Amino acid sequence: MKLNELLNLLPFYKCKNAEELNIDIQSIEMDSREVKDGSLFICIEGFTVDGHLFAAAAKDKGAAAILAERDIECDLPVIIVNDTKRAMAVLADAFYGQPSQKLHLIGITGTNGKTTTSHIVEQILKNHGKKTGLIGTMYIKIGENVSNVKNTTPDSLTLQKTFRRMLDEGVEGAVMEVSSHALHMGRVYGCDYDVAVFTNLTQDHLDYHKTMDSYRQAKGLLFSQLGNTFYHNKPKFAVLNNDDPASSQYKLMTAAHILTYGIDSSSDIMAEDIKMTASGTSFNLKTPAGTKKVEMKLIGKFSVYNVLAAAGAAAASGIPLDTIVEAIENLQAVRGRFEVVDAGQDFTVIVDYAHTPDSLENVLKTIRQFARSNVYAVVGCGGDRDRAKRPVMAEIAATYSDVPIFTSDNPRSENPEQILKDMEQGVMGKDYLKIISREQAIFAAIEKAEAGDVVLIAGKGHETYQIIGTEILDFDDREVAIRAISSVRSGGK
Ligand SMILES: CC(=O)N[C@H]1[C@@H](OP(=O)(O)OP(=O)(O)OC[C@H]2O[C@@H](n3ccc(=O)[nH]c3=O)[C@H](O)[C@@H]2O)O[C@H](CO)[C@@H](O)[C@@H]1O[C@H](C)C(=O)N[C@@H](C)C(=O)N[C@H](CCC(=O)O)C(=O)O
Ligand SMILES: Nc1ncnc2c1ncn2[C@@H]1O[C@H](COP(=O)(O)OP(=O)(O)OP(=O)(O)O)[C@@H](O)[C@H]1O
Ligand SMILES: N[C@H](CCC[C@H](N)C(=O)O)C(=O)O
Ligand SMILES: [Mg+2]
Repeated sequence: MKLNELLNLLPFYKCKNAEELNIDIQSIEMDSREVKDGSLFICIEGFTVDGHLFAAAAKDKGAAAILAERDIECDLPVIIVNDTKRAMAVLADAFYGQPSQKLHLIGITGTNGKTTTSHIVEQILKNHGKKTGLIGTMYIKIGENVSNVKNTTPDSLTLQKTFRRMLDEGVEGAVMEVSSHALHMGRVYGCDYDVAVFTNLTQDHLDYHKTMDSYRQAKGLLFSQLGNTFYHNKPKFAVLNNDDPASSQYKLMTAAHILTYGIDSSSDIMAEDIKMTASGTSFNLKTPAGTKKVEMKLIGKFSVYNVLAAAGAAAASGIPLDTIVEAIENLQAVRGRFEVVDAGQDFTVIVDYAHTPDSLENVLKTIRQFARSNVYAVVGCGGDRDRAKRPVMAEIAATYSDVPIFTSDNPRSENPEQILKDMEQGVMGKDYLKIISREQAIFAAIEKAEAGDVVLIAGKGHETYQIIGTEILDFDDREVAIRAISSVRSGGK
């Protein structure tokens, strides 16, 4: 694509070192290390370093032009705009041929349940005979091919490139998690969602958003940016959780059609007559297209919400109720979400990604409903993340378990001792154990557990690493739990 064709999309810019911009652009890059001959290199001022410092390196690697926010020393054509992140979203969308307009695109936001709900939507789309794409915390998945990711929602360049790949590989329906960080940093500017889903809003990420109000607003951008016109060639839908107070604001923020779901409040899509056992849940799924009985393996009220959100997204996508229910009844569990580790022991071990107060409370309450005996909770909090949630999570663990064991999650650059001290502020005067090493904490819980007990290992779910300082060490809660169980069996208890 020619540089001047791309720049036509940016009405205001300054240019130096070039009379005419009839230059072939072979790729767009935001990382100098990825630059090739003919790349347009975009300088992004990051949280760690300033991308403007890499313009010279980009030139050495063959860049054809530079897009920057200020004048820089470089004899390549330099285009200067006010906001390179926003310009990158516009240019990437054009460079890859507006792929999001051609996909049926479903975006899911909310504090908890995005990964789970996106996998349920993926399975419904597949059951409807569509080739699917999925973007989220665990991976990018095109059909059955999986690639690793750094972020839940990638930067706009990676995102548009991924949409293009999906289209080229025949994907018809794509579902993605849209994090509040991504909305706030403009990673999804210009994405043409057809359906936007809201799961729930509870405390998390106050390190970044500072207040719950600004966190709520950031999530609202998904709805305010959704088909902001009454005349669009495809109808747009906001699928909102009527039991969550934030939905009333999101209804006001969007011009899209609204489809609500809920358990407690009257909604378009509802679960009625919910019956839960330790091995599954049944309910009547009420939708605008009729009511149908569902029997599924997932348990917990939170799981019913995720299924309702997914059913809403599917209904808004025109998928018949029978196809939706069939997919829900055959759902495969999502890795690290209420995952039962069974190595033949006589107590239950559950690995779950609960890393927020609300998710921890939901999971422990669900376990409590069915536990016949003691509940152990191995819980930690991530470093370089919301500090305010630490005492709250500790208090929840102490309230809803019999034996809370506080340990490290991913300490990252923080001192693990300090993270545990922050947690302890929430449990003054209560009984708990504190074991910094996550491996030792898991071993301790499993060594103590007796027949009929439940051990919850919370916070890291599918993760196969632990970040301590700058080191990324191999660590998998499930694998450590299995080792602990066999050590107990071979007489380690
Ligand atoms: C705080 C934050 O969001 N940081 C994101 C940001 O990194 P950064 O600003 O530190 O980037 P940087 O290292 O300063 O680099 C600035 C620029 O210089 C360029 N560079 C850098 C080095 C070099 O040699 N050459 C070069 O050109 C970089 O490519 C970049 O363009 O831009 C990167 C690329 O897009 C992101 O991967 C990174 O996410 C980090 C890994 C992260 O942890 N983010 C979290 C907070 C996050 O976004 N989480 C949400 C999920 C939250 C949820 O649970 O809901 C998510 O969507 O992932
Ligand atoms: N609807 C829900 N409401 C509350 N808690 C939930 C819900 N769904 C899942 N959870 C809990 O939250 C944990 C994380 O779920 P999931 O990974 O689906 O959320 P997420 O929104 O993708 O999280 P992240 O922001 O880290 O990507 C689960 O392991 C479970 O404990
Ligand atoms: N997307 C979340 C994941 C947290 C997972 C937990 N294990 C941690 O490291 O805090 C975050 O980055 O805040
Ligand atoms: Mg997720």
